[in-house]
Amino acid sequence: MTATTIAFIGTGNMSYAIIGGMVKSGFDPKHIIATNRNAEKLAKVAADFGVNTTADNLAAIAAADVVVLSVKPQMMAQLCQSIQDSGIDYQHKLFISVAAGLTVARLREMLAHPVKLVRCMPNTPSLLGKGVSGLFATDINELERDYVSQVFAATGIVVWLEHEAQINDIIAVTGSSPAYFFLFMETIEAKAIELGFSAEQARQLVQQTALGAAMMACEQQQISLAQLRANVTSKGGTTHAAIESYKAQHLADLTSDAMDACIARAKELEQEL
Ligand SMILES: NC(=O)C1=CN([C@@H]2O[C@H](COP(=O)(O)OP(=O)(O)OC[C@H]3O[C@@H](n4cnc5c(N)ncnc54)[C@H](OP(=O)(O)O)[C@@H]3O)[C@@H](O)[C@H]2O)C=CC1
Ligand SMILES: O=C(O)[C@@H]1CCC=N1
Repeated sequence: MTATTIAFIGTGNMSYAIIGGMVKSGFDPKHIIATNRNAEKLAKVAADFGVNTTADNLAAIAAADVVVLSVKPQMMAQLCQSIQDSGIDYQHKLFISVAAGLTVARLREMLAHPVKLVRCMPNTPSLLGKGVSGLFATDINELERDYVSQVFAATGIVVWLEHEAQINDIIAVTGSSPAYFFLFMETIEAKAIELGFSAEQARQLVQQTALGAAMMACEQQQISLAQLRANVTSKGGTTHAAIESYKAQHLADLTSDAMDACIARAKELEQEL
C-alpha cells in the first residue's frame, strides 16, 4: 500500500490488534516492524501476520519512518530515555503514541525534542477492522496526516479530534468501552450458566445475541437505539420487566459514573507520569 516503514514499540494487546487490522486490510507486512521484550509475543505476531520482529527497540526505530509508542504509560519514560540516549537521529521521524494519560507536551519532554507527534486512542476491535481510533495532532503535514489516517482507517473508523482533551473523553467512549461490553456479556453468560445452560451454550448464546444486536444497530442507523430497544419490548411483557429492573437500579447513572471514572483516571495519569 505504501513504502513507509512503521515500527511498533512494545507490541502487546493493542499493537497486535492494530498490526492485525493493517495486514488484513492490505498493508505489506514487510514494511511493519514489531518489537517486544517478550520473545513469545514476538513469535506470535510474526507467525500470525508475517511482520518483521526484533527485541531491539532502537534498531527498529532507526529503521522506521514512523514509530508507534505502544508500551504502558508507566513504561514510557524509560523507553523514551533509551531513545534519547541512543544517538539515533529520531528528530525527524513521525511518532504516534497510543498511551492513555500522556499529553503531547509530556511525550515531547520525555523525548527531549519537539518531535512530530500524533496521539491516538485506538481500541482492540481494530484487530477485526471494527476499531475506532481517535486521533489528535497539531503540527503534522498533509502527507503525514494522510498516512496516519490510512493506517488507522485500515483498522476501522477514524475520528480526528480538534482538542487534545477530547482524547480523554474518547477513551471513555471507545478506548475502554469494549471492556464494558465484555463485562455486560460476562454477566449474562454467568446468569445463563446459573440457569442451567452449559458453559459452551452460554458463551454461544451471549456472543450471538451481542453480535446480532450490534449488527442491527449498524445496519439500521435510521432507527434510534431507543427504538431498537422498544421493538424488543412488548407492552406488559418480559423485556419490559427486565428493563424496568435496570432502570430501578439506575443503569444510566452507573454507566455515566463509570465513564466519568475513566476520564478522571486519564487526567490523574497526566499528573502522575
Ligand atoms: N489495550 C487496549 O485496549 C488499549 C491500550 N491503549 C494503550 O496502549 C498501550 C499498550 O497497552 P496494551 O497493549 O494493552 O499493553 P500490553 O502490556 O499488552 O503491551 C505492551 C507490551 O510492551 C512490552 N514492553 C514494555 N516495555 C517494553 C520495552 N521497553 N521494550 C519492548 N517491549 C516493552 C510489554 O512487555 P511485557 O508483556 O513483558 O510487560 C508488553 O508486552 C498503553 O499505553 C495503553 O494506554 C490504548 C487504547 C486501548
Ligand atoms: O485501560 C487502559 O488504560 C487502556 C486505555 C484504553 C484501554 N485500555
